[in-house]
Amino acid sequence: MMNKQMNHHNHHSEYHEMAHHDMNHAEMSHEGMDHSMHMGNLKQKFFVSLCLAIPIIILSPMMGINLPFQMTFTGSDWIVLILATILFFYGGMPFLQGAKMELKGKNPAMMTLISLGISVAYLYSVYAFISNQFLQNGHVMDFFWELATLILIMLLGHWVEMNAIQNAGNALQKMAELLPSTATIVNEAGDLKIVSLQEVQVGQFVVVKAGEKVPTDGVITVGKTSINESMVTGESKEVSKAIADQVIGGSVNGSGTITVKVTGTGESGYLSQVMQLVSSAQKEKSKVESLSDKVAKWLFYIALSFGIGAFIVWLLMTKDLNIAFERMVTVLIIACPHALGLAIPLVVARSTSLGAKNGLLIKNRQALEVAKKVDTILMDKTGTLTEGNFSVTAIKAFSTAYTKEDILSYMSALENNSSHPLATGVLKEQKKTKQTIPVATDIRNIAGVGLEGIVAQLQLKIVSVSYLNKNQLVYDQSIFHELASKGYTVSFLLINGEVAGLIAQGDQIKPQAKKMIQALKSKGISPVMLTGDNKQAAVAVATYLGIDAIHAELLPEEKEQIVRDYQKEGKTVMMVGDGVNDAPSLVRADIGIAIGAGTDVAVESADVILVKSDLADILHFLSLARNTAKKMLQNLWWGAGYNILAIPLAAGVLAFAGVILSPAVGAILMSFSTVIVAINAMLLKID
Ligand SMILES: Nc1ncnc2c1ncn2[C@@H]1O[C@H](COP(=O)(O)OP(=O)(O)OP(=O)(O)O)[C@@H](O)[C@H]1O
Ligand SMILES: [Cu+]
Ligand SMILES: [Mg+2]
Repeated sequence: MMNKQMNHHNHHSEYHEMAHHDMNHAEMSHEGMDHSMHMGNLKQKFFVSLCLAIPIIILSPMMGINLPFQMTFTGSDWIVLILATILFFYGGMPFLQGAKMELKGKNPAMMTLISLGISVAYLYSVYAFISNQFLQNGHVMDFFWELATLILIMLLGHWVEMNAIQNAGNALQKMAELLPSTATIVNEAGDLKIVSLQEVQVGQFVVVKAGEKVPTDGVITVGKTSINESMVTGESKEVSKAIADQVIGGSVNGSGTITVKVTGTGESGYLSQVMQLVSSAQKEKSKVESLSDKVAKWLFYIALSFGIGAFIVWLLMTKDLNIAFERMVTVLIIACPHALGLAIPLVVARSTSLGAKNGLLIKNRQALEVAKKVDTILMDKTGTLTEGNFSVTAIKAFSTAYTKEDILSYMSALENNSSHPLATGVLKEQKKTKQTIPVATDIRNIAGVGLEGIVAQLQLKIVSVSYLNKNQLVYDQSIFHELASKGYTVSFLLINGEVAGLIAQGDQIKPQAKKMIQALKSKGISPVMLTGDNKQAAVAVATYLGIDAIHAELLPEEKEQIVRDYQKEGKTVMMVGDGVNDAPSLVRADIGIAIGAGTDVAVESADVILVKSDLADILHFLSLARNTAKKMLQNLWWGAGYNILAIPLAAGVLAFAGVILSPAVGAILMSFSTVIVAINAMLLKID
């Protein structure tokens, strides 16, 4: 629903209001419903419904059994009818609307099942009321008690689940605080200064490098780029932007470096966090149908066919419309998802909070359900298996026209505009020389290759070795192989199209990496390395870690293609990455996992974020997911499985043997399973 609203209100002044609003309000989309669905304020709905439900529960018997605290008096039937009617329309509305959406999409699921339950309970009870009050044909049992508790428990379940998602979102915000929450401002003289977001003022100019998050709302004054505004507008495609175009704080800059004149500040930073939070919650439903919805759909069809079947058979057998009607209603009431409605939300709530405590931010809870099928883990090298903390090990100049110092200085001029780990290494080296960095213009990021720009009227390009090979550019092979075989990453500098020099950089393998690879292998998950780096450097790292499958010198789209290739082979793929070049494959993979310290683009694209950037947390995630899936399955059995027996019995399948499930026994089964489901969810652990 945020999606829709954001499209309507495209002025940042209105963002502010919404941002505050939505943190407190329960307007979250729920799985099983269209994004544009309003759940309304669930917390408020729950408490108002509680006040309506208590008198109903006291004044009307549960499926005909009188509980000790219950009572009736003349006219109490009328009170129950009035309260129940208000409750049905007020408390039941989110579910009825949800069902409408599901049926429109020809995909009945949880909302439809709940709506069927409450509608049948309500309509039949009204019929019972009329019959008991005005027609003299014996007492007809009503289901007002069931109606009230069903609505209450469903509201509670959805509120709990929504809270779980919001808490995960808060953790996302916290994590975003750990990430650089700064902006680079630039003055008239062209000096760059990094300041915290709060210090940025309207009218100032900020530089946004490729892959960075746009810090504020503003207008582009220099450069052109493509920008992904999906977290703000919900439109998940890149939009090209050039001078005079508006950018929105919180969107993610694509491949160009731009300068932006700030038009909105302060809360736009906060706002972007909220937007991400909401959008990630919304993204949830997109991938696979959740287990609970599948069960709900089945239960819906089964209940409906058994209900109608029972009606027809009993009508033919007894020729008594009343008996046939009562059988049908009993079936539909017994199938009601009292426990099912809590079974999954409680597990999700427990699981996401456990995850957050252990440094796992689960943005898409489908990841928990899919994890047990994972048999292939694709891992990026730089920044994921290695620290991405480069230091320069060699600088070479290939002709006498330029010195090593020139190579370093020219490269720094470009790297000053990049957020790639390799850029940081070059700039560290440049700093030692105490020389000022020349100014570069027209900078463009070439994903998976490097970047280009103009410095002192020279056309400069920093590229990888595969770029040289692809374009048949001549370079000193022996120097390259000597450096690469040591595991170094080598970046070449082209000046006006000629290979002028190179810089080699070394990185350290993360200490936890080797153990994690072993653990994954012992779980039967095959590790594969995907890297944009050169083959030799990749082999060096992979051999040390014990990874047999390597794909090197990949462009971002090739990484994504490899994910698809594995999927085509029938593999379930988990992808772990940190860079801009990993983003497409993170989205494509069955589960995308981003390193928390990685680029914003990667973090946005992932289903799970390792907040502490600790690789061991991949194993924790798998363990949490396995236990969560187990709990979900158990809870589905406790919450819905008993219907396998209860529904046929309620339909009267064993009537010939004198066995008819009385509604009272059905009610006891139902409450019992609700309690079990709740306790079971709380017992979830990571081991
Ligand atoms: N900013 C940059 N500075 C220098 N070289 C770069 C830069 N960006 C890319 N390159 C070159 O392009 C290659 C591929 O870069 P890419 O970002 O796709 O992968 P990577 O970060 O090296 O490795 P991985 O895919 O394992 O993270 C690098 O190895 C490097 O040679
Ligand atoms: Cu129920
Ligand atoms: Mg990387």
